[in-house]
Amino acid sequence: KNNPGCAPGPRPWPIIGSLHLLDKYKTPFQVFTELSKLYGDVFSIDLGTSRCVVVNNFKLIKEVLIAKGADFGGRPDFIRFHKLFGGDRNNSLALCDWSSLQRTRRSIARTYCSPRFTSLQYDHVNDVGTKEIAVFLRELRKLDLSKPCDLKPLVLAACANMFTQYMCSTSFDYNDRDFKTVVRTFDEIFWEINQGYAVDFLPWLLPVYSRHMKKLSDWASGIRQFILARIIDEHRATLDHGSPPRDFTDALLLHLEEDPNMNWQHIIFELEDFLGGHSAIGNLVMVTLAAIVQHPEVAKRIQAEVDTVTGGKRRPNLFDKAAMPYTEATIWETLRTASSPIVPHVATVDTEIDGFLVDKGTVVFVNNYELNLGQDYWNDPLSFKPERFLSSSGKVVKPAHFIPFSTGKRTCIGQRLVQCYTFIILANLIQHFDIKRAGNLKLQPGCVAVPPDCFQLMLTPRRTTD
Ligand code: HEM
Repeated sequence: KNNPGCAPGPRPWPIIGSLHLLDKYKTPFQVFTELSKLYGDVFSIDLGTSRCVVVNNFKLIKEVLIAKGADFGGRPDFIRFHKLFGGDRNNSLALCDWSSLQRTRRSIARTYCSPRFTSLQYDHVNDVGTKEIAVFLRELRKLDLSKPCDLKPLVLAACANMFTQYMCSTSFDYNDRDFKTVVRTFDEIFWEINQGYAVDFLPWLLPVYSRHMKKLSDWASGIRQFILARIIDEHRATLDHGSPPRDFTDALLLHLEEDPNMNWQHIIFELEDFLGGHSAIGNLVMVTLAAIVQHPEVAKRIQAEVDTVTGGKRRPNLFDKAAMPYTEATIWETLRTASSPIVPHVATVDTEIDGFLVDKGTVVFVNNYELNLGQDYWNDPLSFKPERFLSSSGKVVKPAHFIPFSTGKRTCIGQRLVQCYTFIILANLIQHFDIKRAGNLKLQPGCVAVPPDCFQLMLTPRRTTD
């Protein structure tokens, strides 16, 4: 029964609350939109043992994320999140509660993970990306392209190398066994984090999930061993305390010595977390390709754009992005239609949304699916149309309600890297190949992840100068 003053919502069943309602559509966010028509733009819903509130329109979403961001800085206490981060989700940047430690971790990351357009870091991102693209294209040429190919492992390896080179000044051979395993494990984790499980809301189901939980802990420790042995050890041995940091890894190690609040675990987890970001980009590239093969006219327009900008004589790089608005718009349109969920927030104090009481500990779901695909926000929202992000003068424009990386104090730290590396990979792939589908494209709505073993694609080389 709802407390007076709390937002209305469906009457919960014993034990499971309203969990059974979430199965009605392919994504829980579609269910949230349906329920908001019955109960209003902010409604309460009990999911298992968790008291939750769902916020469904842009005005109220801004109230939660910006105006009252300080009241909603926590994250849900799912057991899976603890297992993935050495037994404590507060080791994770995305899944921890807000704290002064989190403020420090975000600020160390900012210089490296949010490079500004005119900065040296931005040049460096470009340099790393374009060098790795050369390796990636060489690897692609080794494949038998007369048959459908598994592009995902190569895309992920390229993304992983862009990240390790940029953040740790090192990269790996695509056939290095340990590297391949770690890239695959990161991808398994990315898929895992994008799935919802009953045990998140019904923790007493834990014994049923014991093997699954062990798998998560094992994944995490495998990754940690690789990062320690193949990246951090060397950095520690060659760290020059008198010089500016060479990269993000150095910056973290130097910070460890200066800041009594940071310990060794924090450093390793922060590096691990950011390196893991490459999986998000690799998956976004795959989802973008899935959209493009279903809309061949989009690939044609990207090819026309890249051919004009490069004159067909060189590979595109980040400094071509401003002259390739359609390619950039295609990435935004993919982010809109894929509609990756915003990580749930949690109220850290007793507070209110739109005048309704929200108790401390309440999980808050931000219904960004509605912002991305709702009739009230877009014309013809279900169609894939990159040009919706282009102004009449051909510049990229994004409406204020479009927040694929969220907004406010917990906004995505990796969003600039996402825009840079997704652009480089996509522009180069489409420049060099005609890409067609080769069978069923397994895609999950409301999700920017594709399964670790996903669809294959047909790649036909175009006539280019290299
Ligand atoms: C497809 C690409 C990506 C998308 C759509 C995406 C989206 C998001 C969203 C929606 C959030 C939640 C913000 C909130 O709770 O209000 C988030 C958080 C975060 N993202 Fe991303 N992200 C992507 C890639 C990346 C990458 C590549 C990195 C790292 C380099 C990264 C690092 C983070 C971190 C550290 C947080 C947690 C911030 C915090 O809780 O304080 N993300 N992201």
